Amino acid sequence: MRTAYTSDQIRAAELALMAKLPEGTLMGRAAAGLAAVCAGLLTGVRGRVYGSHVVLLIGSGDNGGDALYAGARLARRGARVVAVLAGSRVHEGGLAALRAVGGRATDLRVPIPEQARELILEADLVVDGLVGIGGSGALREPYATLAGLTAQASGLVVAVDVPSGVDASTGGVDGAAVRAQVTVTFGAYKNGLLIDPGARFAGAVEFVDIGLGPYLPDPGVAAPTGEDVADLLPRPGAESDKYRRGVVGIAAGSDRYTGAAVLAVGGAVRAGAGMVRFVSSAEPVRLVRARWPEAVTTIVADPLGGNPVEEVGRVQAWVLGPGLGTGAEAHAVARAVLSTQVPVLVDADGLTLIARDRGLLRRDAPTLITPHAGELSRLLGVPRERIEARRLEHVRRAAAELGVTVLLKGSTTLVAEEDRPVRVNTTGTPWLATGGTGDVLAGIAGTLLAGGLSCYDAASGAAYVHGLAARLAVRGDLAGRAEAPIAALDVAQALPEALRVL
Ligand SMILES: NC(=O)C1=CN([C@@H]2O[C@H](COP(=O)(O)OP(=O)(O)OC[C@H]3O[C@@H](n4cnc5c(N)ncnc54)[C@H](OP(=O)(O)O)[C@@H]3O)[C@@H](O)[C@H]2O)[C@@H](O)CC1
Ligand SMILES: Nc1ncnc2c1ncn2[C@@H]1O[C@H](COP(=O)(O)OP(=O)(O)O)[C@@H](O)[C@H]1O
Ligand SMILES: [K+]
Repeated sequence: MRTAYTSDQIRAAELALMAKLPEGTLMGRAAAGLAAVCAGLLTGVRGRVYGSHVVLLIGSGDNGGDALYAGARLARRGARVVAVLAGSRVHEGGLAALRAVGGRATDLRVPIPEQARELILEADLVVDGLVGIGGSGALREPYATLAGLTAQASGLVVAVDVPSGVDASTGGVDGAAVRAQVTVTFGAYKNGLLIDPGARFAGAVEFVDIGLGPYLPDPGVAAPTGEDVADLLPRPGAESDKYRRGVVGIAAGSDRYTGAAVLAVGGAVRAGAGMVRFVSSAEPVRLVRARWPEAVTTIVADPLGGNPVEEVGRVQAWVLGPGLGTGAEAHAVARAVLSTQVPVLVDADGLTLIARDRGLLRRDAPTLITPHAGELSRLLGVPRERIEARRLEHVRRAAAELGVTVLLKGSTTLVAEEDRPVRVNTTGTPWLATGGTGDVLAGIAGTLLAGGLSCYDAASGAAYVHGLAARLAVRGDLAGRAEAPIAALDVAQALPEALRVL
C-alpha cells in the first residue's frame, strides 16, 4: 500500500524527526536526493551534467532552500546554475552554498520578467522550488507568472516536493501551477500527488527517503499496489463450485437502454463470477443472451405487478442500475433489490433513483455506490465542477452523509468509507473516458462483492483491475507499443489478461 498524507501530517512528522537530528540534516538529505534525480535526468537527455543549463525557481521558504542546495551540488558537477529569486526572502544558507560554487542568482525583486522568461524557456532543466507543503491558496505574483512559463519550457521541469500551485493536502489547483515531468518528493507521498487535478501536474513522482517513516501518523489516503490487489482477489480452490465462488445478480437495462446491461454482464462474466443472473425486460434479456450465453436470465414483464426479483434465484450480491431507466418500473426494481439482505452496488440510473428517494438506502446489508462527478453532484447538491476540483473532500462527505461506501469515478478514482483511508486507484488511462466503461466496472465490482469481498475491497480491487485491463486493451499488451482508442467491451475482454499479469 502506498500511503499519502496532508501537509500538516508531514510537518508534524518532520518536527518530531528534526528534534532528534542536527539542524539542517533533513534539508541535506532532501537536497542530495533531489540533486541525484536531476543529475540522472540530465545525464539521460544530454549525456552529462557538465555544461548543462539549470534554472532554479526559488520562493521564500524551505522549498527554495532544497532547490538551492541541490543547485549547488549540480554546479559542483559543472552545471551552469542560475537561481531566480522570486520571494520576499530567501533561504540564506542555500543561497550562500550556491554562490560558493559559482552559481548565479537573479533577483526578481528587481523586476526582470523578460530575462526570467528567457532563462526558463531555454534551460535544460528548470527546478521548481517556489513553494512546497507551505503553500496556501492560489499562487501569488510573481510566482504565478513563473509557474505559467514552465508550461513553455523546452527542457525538463522538475518540481521540488510538490508542484507549486498544487495543494499538497487535497490535490486542488486554484490558479497557475507548475507542470512538471518529474516531482521529487521527500519523506512521504502527499495526497495532492495522487489525486487530480494536482496529480496531473506532478508527472512521474520520485520518492526520496529522509527517514520520516516511523513518525508518520495513520494515513488518510492509500493507493493499493498490484500485490495488494492480487492478495485480496478471490481465487477458486479445489473445493470450489459456481455457487461458492459467488453468484452476482444484475438488474440493469430497459427496452430503451440495452447496451449498459450487456456491458455490465460482460464485466461480471469476465471478472470471474461463479454465475451471473441477469434480470430485465425482454429486449435486454435477448441481447444479453446473444452476447453472454453464460448468464442465466429472467424476464420481468411487469415490475409493478409483484416482487420483480423474486423469481431470479439466490445471489450473493446485486448490481443495480446501468441502463435501468428512472420511471416507476425502475423504481420498483430498485426497491426490490435494495430490500434484499445481500450487498448491493448502485450505479447509473440507480443513482438517479436514490437521489430522488434517499429512503431506498435505508437497509441493513452493505451498499456500494459508484457515481461519476455528475451523479454525485445530484446526490450531494454540489456543482459538478466543485466535486472535480475537490474530489477527496466530496467522496468523504458522500460516504459520511449517505452511510455507504462510495467509489467516485473520473480521471482519479477514489473509494471512501467512513473511518478508513480513502483509497486511490493508480491504474487506468484517459482512454477510459468513453461510453460504457463504467458499466463494465460495475460488473467487475459486483463479481468481487459476490465473491465475498467487502464493499471497500471490492470497489478498490475492481477499479485497479478495470484500469489495468484498459491499459492492456489500449496497447495490446503492456510493452511499449503505441496506444489506440478502446471501446468498453475491449476492457471487459482484456480482464482475463489483466488478472493473469496482476
Ligand atoms: N520541514 C522539514 O523538515 C523539511 C522540509 N523540506 C522542504 O521544505 C518545504 C516546506 O518549507 P516551508 O515550510 O518553508 O514552506 P514552503 O513550501 O517553502 O513555502 C512557504 C512560503 O511560500 C510562500 N507562499 C505560500 N503560499 C503562497 C502562494 N499561494 N503564493 C505565493 N507564495 C506563497 C510564503 O511566503 P511569504 O508569503 O511568507 O513570503 C511561505 O512562507 C517542503 O515542501 C520541503 O521542500 C525538506 O527540506 C525536508 C525537510
Ligand atoms: N480522464 C480519465 N482518466 C482515467 N479514467 C477515466 C477518465 N475519464 C473517465 N474515466 C473512467 O472511465 C469510466 C467511465 O465511467 P462512467 O462515467 O460511468 O461512464 P459510462 O456511464 O459511459 O459507463 C470510469 O471508470 C472512470 O473512472
Ligand atoms: K515546488
